Amino acid sequence: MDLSSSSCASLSKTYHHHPFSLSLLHPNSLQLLRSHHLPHRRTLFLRNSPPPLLFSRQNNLPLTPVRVSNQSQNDSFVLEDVPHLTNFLPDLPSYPNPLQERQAYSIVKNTFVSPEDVVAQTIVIQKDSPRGIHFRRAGPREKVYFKPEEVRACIVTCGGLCPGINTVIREIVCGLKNMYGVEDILGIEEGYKGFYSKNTKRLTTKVVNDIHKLGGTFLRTSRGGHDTQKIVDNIEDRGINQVYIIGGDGTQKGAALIYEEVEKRRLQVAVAGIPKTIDNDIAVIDKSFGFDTAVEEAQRAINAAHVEVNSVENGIGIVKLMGRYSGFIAMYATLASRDVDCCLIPESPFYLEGRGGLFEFIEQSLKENGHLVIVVAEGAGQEYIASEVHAVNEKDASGNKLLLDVGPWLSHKIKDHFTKFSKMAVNMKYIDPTYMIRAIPSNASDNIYCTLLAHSAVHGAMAGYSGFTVGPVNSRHAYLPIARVTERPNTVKLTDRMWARLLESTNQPSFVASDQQRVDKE
Ligand SMILES: Nc1ncnc2c1ncn2[C@@H]1O[C@H](COP(=O)(O)OP(=O)(O)O)[C@@H](O)[C@H]1O
Ligand SMILES: O=P(O)(O)OC[C@H]1O[C@](O)(COP(=O)(O)O)[C@@H](O)[C@@H]1O
Ligand SMILES: [Mg+2]
Repeated sequence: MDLSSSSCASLSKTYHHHPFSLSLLHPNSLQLLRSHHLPHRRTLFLRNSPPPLLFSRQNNLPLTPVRVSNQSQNDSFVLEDVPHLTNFLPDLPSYPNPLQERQAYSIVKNTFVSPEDVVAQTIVIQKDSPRGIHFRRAGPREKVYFKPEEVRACIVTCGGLCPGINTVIREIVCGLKNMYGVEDILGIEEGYKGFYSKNTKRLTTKVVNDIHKLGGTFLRTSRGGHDTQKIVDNIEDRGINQVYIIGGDGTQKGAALIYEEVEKRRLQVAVAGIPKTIDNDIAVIDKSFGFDTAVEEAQRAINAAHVEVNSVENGIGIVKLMGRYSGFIAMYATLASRDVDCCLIPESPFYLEGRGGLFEFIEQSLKENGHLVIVVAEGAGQEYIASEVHAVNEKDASGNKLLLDVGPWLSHKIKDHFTKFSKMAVNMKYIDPTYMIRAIPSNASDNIYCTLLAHSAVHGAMAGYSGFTVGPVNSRHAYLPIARVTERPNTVKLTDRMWARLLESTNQPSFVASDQQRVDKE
């Protein structure tokens, strides 16, 4: 490890203006370590007070934790921090948070979140395990870095639809107005490209009052069209100083680029991401908003399939649900329904013919029960289909691969098999509720979840954080480095108990040879 006192001094200066860092980073207690494995990353290792704090960060950019070998395991503590405007605008003045004057908050015991509050990423630990990764707890701070009357905020929604987007929009507007007295709020229409190709829409509490009862996005959305320079030019030209960006992994990557440019230009602009995706494929956070609503709506399609196949001879119901790379909707809808006999997801490759294959399972189920219901996620079996059809590699405007349609392919294969190779005449009922499960308003619990997300984003932006995203980690809302939620998608882990619960409830084949299972486990 390479120790450098000059870098140490400059780092302690950089952190001096940071409210959280002030209380923890004392220049005398710092040792700057350079990791052998990540030479470009700087790691701060503190020894001032027990328990010592391990803290890694690459300037203001999101970071990867680095483990220090000379540290006793159970002392190590990693904070994956988010950038703050004072990192590059050290003289930025702060003001008392106006929230303390609000009547609604006057009886709250702790109006403000302590700057030292953190949320642990792993809560199930053993006595001797390391303390592990933590994130900054979301919530209102004692000091804000914006005067409410000087805030000009904007909201943009990008990517596919998801139940609850309108609730998030509504609650950002109402949160800014009611908690902080901010009135100047603009809606950017039709996603990122709206920054430079559309007029803005004035958002007031009155305008957004009823939008949470509607599906879709009040601001409309789009894929593609992310041009960082044009977007930040527009932010500057319009005098916007808070940007709320609602969208999935692609959108959050775009938000990180916007923040980088804001920092490069040294603009006092808070960039806050609110993660959105129906697929629940965003890493770190407990789950994405709208997911529960979608799973609930999927029950209606599964129920219809079950009613249909239960009423005929050898009925096979197939329900196709969303889930590009992650089978969460299919898995949870299956587990919730109990009427599903087989669930196919992208993470678990399946095969049709031979021992342990889908055809064998279908035949057995028809003989035993007279009907069956299959739920298939849209991303399931893509390689299988591609090996059989001449597929052109197409992408959408955002660069997402366009999927081959597994639903009709599977229906056709099953029908064909039973017509040609079995004496059973099957009765196929295919249901594709794809857009129906995401084009609806959010349910009650998603509405509350959306409110917390929106308020966390507002508190974070007012407190001067920028280039962060929000979300619940082990049920507590936290500020997360954007790269942490975009570096890899969240997928169903076949080795987790939840998938085992599903296999047990459907009794379907696992499509994995037992020696492979053993290797995966090891
Ligand atoms: N790697 C990226 N860098 C910058 N912008 C991106 C990136 N990926 C996607 N975007 C932009 O984010 C927006 C939404 O992305 P998309 O993948 O369609 O949906 P989602 O955000 O839900 O994943 C689009 O405007 C797209 O141009
Ligand atoms: O047809 P569209 O609108 O492009 O959306 C389809 C895709 O959107 C998704 O719901 C995911 O969307 P996001 O990338 O916006 O999260 C996928 O499940 C689906 O493949
Ligand atoms: Mg996406």
